[in-house]
Amino acid sequence: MSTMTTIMAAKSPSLHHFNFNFKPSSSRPTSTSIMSPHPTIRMQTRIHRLIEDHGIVLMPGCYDSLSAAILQKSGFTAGFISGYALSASLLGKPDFGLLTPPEMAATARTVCAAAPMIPIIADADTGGGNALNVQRTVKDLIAAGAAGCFLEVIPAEEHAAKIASARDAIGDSDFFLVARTDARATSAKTGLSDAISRANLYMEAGADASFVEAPRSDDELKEIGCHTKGFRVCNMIEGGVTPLHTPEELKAMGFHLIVHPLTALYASARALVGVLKTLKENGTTRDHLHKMATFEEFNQLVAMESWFELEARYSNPKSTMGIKS
Ligand SMILES: C[C@@](O)(CC(=O)O)C(=O)O
Ligand SMILES: [Mg+2]
Repeated sequence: MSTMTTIMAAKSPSLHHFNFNFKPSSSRPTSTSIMSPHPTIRMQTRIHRLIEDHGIVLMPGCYDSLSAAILQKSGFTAGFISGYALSASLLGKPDFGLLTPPEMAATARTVCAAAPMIPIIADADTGGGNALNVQRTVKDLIAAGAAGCFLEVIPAEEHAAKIASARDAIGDSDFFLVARTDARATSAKTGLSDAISRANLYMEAGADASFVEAPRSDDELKEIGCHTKGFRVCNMIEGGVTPLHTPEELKAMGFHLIVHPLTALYASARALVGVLKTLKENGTTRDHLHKMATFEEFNQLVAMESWFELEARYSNPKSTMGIKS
């Protein structure tokens, strides 16, 4: 099973907080007029430019500033803040919709500051409530420096309205909107065609790319590549139902953005379990050192040298004023 598709059905807050007893004003937009006013000519975002330059973009997941800094240092051109990974690292809990949009926005702020050279897309899950909450979520992520978000909702019309609402909130900001559908998981027979129709509906509503979650085979990947409009995201989860592929293979199947949301999380979890087991059993790490970063390696990861230089610069006030001592 995909890690997430079974969970999603349980975590789709809809418009149920809306008070239907409230008498609609004639000036309030109706559900059909909600869909219209996003501009047809859109801003070329950093993500659009990466796709244009490289054809396909590989985005590993991160979940804090250190993992984001390592991701940037490893040479990737974009990154993704995984809701699953952040729920694990921030809350120590599984991805059951417990993580809130402000927690994601706060992480986005520190992650984007730690990896300032590359665009970072955030997982906005369902957007945090109704279409108006979605606007707040999107604006908070833009203010945090995020380069885009993934948005997913189960009822198709509600999702389309949220996409249109997010598009309006984006305005001319450099922000790439990905609409996700988990419909593939609902039925082996009609799930894929339903997911493809939804993806196309969300593209019409104003998404920059669609993300059909959990295709089960190369044939399904190719079908998505052939029948969905616009840019396409593919999710590569180690241990998930979708076969793992290289960027070249996925590009040939019609994809543009690849997310590896859990790679760093699963690798670091295994590393932590291993070293702490060793320490518990042996009372020392002396036989485990080859599996750990050295002091020097770690200093490089956090750019220690540049901080020493900065410190030295301000500890000698004359040097900041260009005066030779
Ligand atoms: C991408 C994802 O939503 C995981 C998933 O559901 O496949 C994440 O949070 O990383
Ligand atoms: Mg998620």
